Amino acid sequence: MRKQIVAGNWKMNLTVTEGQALVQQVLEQLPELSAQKQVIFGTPFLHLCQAVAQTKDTANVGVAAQNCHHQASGAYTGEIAAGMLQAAGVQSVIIGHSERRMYNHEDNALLAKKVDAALAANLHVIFCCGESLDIRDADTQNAFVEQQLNESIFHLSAEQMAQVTIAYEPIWAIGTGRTASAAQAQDMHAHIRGVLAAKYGESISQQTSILYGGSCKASNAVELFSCPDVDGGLIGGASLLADDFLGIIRAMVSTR
Ligand SMILES: O=C[C@H](O)COP(=O)(O)O
Repeated sequence: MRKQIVAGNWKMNLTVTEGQALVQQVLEQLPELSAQKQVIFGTPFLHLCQAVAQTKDTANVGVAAQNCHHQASGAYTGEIAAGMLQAAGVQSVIIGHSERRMYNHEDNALLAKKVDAALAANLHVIFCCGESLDIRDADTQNAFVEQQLNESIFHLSAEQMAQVTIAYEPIWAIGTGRTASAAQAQDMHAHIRGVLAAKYGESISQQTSILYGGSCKASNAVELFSCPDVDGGLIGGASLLADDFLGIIRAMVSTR
């Protein structure tokens, strides 16, 4: 059975001291996680070493960066390479978040290079995809998401795909309080799984975790995570308070 994952994405929030306290509170009240359930803290770069030190002795809990550069090293002032993350004990990196696509002009071709850089450094990739409201209103979201996957991750080998988690995040649901309905999430996740099956075969398709992101909170997480193709969530705002995040983690533990 594929993994269920609840990954927090703190975005550009919290000081290191605040982040340290949040991780501590979550770990203190963390429910028991079976090997098929995973919790990830996606922190700003500055927090990563602290979060790695705090979580290193807790099974099935890991740390993700929110970005990495597409080159392994070089004269790229202000950037962080995937190898640096790996050497610091970080296990995963979020690539292709819609906020980076929008504010940092990251397109599918650049994201493909970032995915390659992350996998070359033995990082697990949480690859984000998802459509804008215009695309949803035009009912072309399936083709749009399929193109994102095609152009950024479908050059990978089957072996590499085993190191990728997909996060479907409809842009119109991010930070808006307007969650995709469980049916909308399930429809898209089933579509993504179908596309994966066509490209990589049934086994890889069934093994790949597909997370939902966009105004997911404790009150709707059980319904979302009960969908057969929704394998957890990538959580923004509700990952910033221990009680909210723990509520979503409990939802994961209570489903499947
Ligand atoms: O990466 C997380 C997503 O952007 C969701 O953010 P949100 O939970 O604040 O809507």
